[in-house]
Amino acid sequence: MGTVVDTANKEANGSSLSEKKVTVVFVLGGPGSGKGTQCENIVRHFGYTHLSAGDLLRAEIKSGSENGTMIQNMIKDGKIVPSEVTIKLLQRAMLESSNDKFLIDGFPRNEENRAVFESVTGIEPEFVLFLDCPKEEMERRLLGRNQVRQMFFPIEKTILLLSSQLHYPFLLCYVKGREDDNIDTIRKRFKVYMESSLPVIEYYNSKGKVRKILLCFLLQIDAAKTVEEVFEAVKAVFTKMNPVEFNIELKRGKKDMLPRCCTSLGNFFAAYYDTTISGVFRARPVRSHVSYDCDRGLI
Ligand SMILES: Nc1ncnc2c1ncn2[C@@H]1O[C@H](COP(=O)(O)OP(=O)(O)OP(=O)(O)O)[C@@H](O)[C@H]1O
Ligand SMILES: O=c1ccn([C@@H]2O[C@H](COP(=O)(O)O)[C@@H](O)[C@H]2O)c(=O)[nH]1
Repeated sequence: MGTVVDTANKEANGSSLSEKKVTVVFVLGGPGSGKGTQCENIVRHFGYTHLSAGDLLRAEIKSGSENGTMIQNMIKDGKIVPSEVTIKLLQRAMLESSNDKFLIDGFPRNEENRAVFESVTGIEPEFVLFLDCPKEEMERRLLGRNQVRQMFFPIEKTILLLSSQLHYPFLLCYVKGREDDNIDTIRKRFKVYMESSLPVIEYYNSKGKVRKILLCFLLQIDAAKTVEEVFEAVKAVFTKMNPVEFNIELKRGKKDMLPRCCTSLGNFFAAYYDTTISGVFRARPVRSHVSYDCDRGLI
């Protein structure tokens, strides 16, 4: 007998995800690190479809589904919704889309999410985009997110005024924005992120799949990067996504030779290398038209 997720895999249009070859990039980072904001930019520039696991869960609540109340309670408490529920929603969204490139934002949230997703769908991410942001900055952003809604959306602003001037506090429920953007739930979300989500990033890091973007300038106070500055770094990751990656064996076995070797190969290689494999270094071509003949340890 098939599981719930197996069924979801088949039901959207009679086909399954294993038949539809898809490229998946996981976009991970703490609550409020700017995942959704950067995903919008990636969609515009690189033609991906953005699937926010949180948005799919919120839509499921609104749809009146039988799982709605359970999901709502989990979100209110900052807890992780059971894997089969979230994976089913993600699978359905991928099958219903005509696109084959997906940014999965805010998932996997824990090791179980990751393992079940990989085994059920047979999909491994191309890479993981990790937005690394200090906690204080994330907290500021999350607390600011609802205020921005209230200040700039005219209908919400009017309701806010009415609620205070006419003493109709119940109207406030229309302008609250995300229910989990309050300090109590934010703290719970941070705890879950540290304890359950960071290990997923560490797992993919051990497989060389993490592309980390630092969201603050180092050694500077109040130095959060703007959306545009962050996107410059994100763009570089996506632009370099496709080049062939290959190993260059340094015959003399000295890692400090690599930048010079790269230069001697015509500046075709970024000075990026992976010293985890002794004596073997990985280099990425900077230009897409570079010939790959030198992929055989010629140095
Ligand atoms: N680089 C930035 N500088 C300042 N504010 C930002 C930046 N990036 C995003 N924001 C703002 O921070 C808030 C959170 O951003 P966003 O919703 O993209 O984060 P998220 O990681 O998707 O959040 P969540 O984990 O809650 O889904 C938003 O109000 C957004 O406008
Ligand atoms: O894979 C997921 C994604 C989200 N959740 C729950 O939703 C909220 C909000 O998520 P955002 O990514 O911030 O939109 C999160 O705190 C979890 O409660 C989930 O369970 N699984």
